[in-house]
Amino acid sequence: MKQIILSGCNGKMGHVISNIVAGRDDCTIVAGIDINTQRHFDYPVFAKPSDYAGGADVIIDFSHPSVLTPLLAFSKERGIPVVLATTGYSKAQIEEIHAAAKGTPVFFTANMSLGINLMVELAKKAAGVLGDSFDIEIIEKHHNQKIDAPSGTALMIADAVSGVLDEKPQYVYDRHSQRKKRDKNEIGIHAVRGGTIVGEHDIMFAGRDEILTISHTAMSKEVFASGAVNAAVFMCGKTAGLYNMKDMV
Ligand SMILES: NC(=O)C1=CN([C@@H]2O[C@H](COP(=O)(O)OP(=O)(O)OC[C@H]3O[C@@H](n4cnc5c(N)ncnc54)[C@H](O)[C@@H]3O)[C@@H](O)[C@H]2O)C=CC1
Ligand SMILES: O=C(O)C1=N[C@H](C(=O)O)C[C@H](O)C1
Repeated sequence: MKQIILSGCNGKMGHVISNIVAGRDDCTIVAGIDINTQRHFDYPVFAKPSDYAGGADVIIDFSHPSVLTPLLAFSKERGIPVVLATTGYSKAQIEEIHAAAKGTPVFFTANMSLGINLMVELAKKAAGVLGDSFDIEIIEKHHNQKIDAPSGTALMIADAVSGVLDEKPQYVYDRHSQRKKRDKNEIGIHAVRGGTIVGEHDIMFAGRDEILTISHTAMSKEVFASGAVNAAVFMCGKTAGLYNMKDMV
């Protein structure tokens, strides 16, 4: 039975994960971490990682970028692998994650669904074929409670596509702030927020008289939660390094 520490346990994803783990027989949550220390499940909740003195096999984090530094320090000090699912990290924080992974096992992805990870591969393939002559735009839609924009997934898709283009593209987020025609060497990234939309991502390749769109729709938060729990079980006992969905599937 793998023992999990759940960071962000009192958030939306924290609750979905707690319910999923309760129904599994290969893992259990031994502690939660959240600035809101209310107890909703049968594990204790601590305000910060260092307040928990017990052991565990793995940490899952769906919280806030401000938790990153203490969480990575806790993971390294206690020798516990960490699954980072939080989004909205700064460039410096992404570098911090890469540096930390040299000393502790870190699983990091902006999207825990299998479909999105296949979408990234399909988008890379499409960009390799169409990237020189088609315009690339990414549109993401999420619920009205989401803090960060654009989504971590939109940025992950953009970064993957950039890697296969001959020229490094410029990301354009605020098209309304400029009065000029679109440059060839751009990826437009657009965020929509409303209601309870779980998560939708489209990448559009617009050419002369034809458009190819690759779309993914998440229908429930369980998709991400199951992926994160599977990643956590996968990470138990791993050596230091940076892992992602490709390593797991
Ligand atoms: N990688 C993936 O597949 C997915 C990633 N996410 C990301 O996970 C994160 C959480 O999402 P939700 O659960 O929807 O958000 P939420 O706002 O419902 O939950 C966040 C939780 O973190 C806690 N928290 C905030 N600051 C904290 C701090 N300094 N110390 C300790 N706890 C703190 C809050 O009290 C809250 O309970 C977001 O960054 C979101 O984008 C969400 C879904 C899927
Ligand atoms: O905040 C969310 O809900 C989600 N966030 C992730 C992101 O920013 O990409 C993944 C998913 O789409 C849900």
